[in-house]
Amino acid sequence: MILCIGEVLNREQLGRVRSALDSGQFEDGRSTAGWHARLVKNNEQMQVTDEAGQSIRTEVENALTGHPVFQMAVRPAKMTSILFSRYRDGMTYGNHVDDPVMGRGPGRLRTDISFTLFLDDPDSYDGGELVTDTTAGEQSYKMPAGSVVIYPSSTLHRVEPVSRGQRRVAIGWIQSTIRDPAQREVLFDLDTARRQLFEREGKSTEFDLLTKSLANLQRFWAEI
Ligand SMILES: O=C(O)CCC(=O)C(=O)O
Ligand SMILES: [Fe+2]
Repeated sequence: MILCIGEVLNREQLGRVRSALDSGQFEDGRSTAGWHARLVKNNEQMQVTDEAGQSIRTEVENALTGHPVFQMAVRPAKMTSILFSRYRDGMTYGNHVDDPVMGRGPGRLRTDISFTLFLDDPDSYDGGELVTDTTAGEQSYKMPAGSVVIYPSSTLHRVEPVSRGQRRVAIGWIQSTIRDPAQREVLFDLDTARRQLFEREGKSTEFDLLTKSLANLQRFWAEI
């Protein structure tokens, strides 16, 4: 399941994030790529060394992990630190698959889900689509600022060259308590249906049964 969620960051939050990025220091993105991804990676990443960088990292992490649809779709066990990437002057990231395991020590995790949170208005730059290559064909994503795309980390994907302006995104990876994407989708659908039922009828008997089934499926499947 590939999911787009709108308005994860509001205008004020986007303003704060962009102004910290405007004055941030960026380095060559190849420093955080695996050996084969390095061959096709050409972007820049912000060095989060000061208070301003830390503060927007926390702000984005809280906005994402606090978002109810993100929680339902992702069911996070662990998440990497947010990275802020920038693409300009023809920068691109060719086809690759993300590393299956990232981080060290207690922060080490299996990457089940990757996400891209768009930070610049799509009209302000040309190119820069995130393209996923699935069995159903290629899908291209260029979302409004503040929206996030989440996709299974098992997906081959790329970022098209940016030929005008700059494309800045917050990216990261998640280990889910539900490892299998198909099982995550079942839980997402059940949870969505249960919430819609609640909106219509309140805490009905049917709502209670759906809630019970949702909880019990998680007892079968959840890794913690
Ligand atoms: O910038 C993006 O949308 C995704 C970048 C990416 O694929 C990566 O950093 O691994
Ligand atoms: Fe990637």
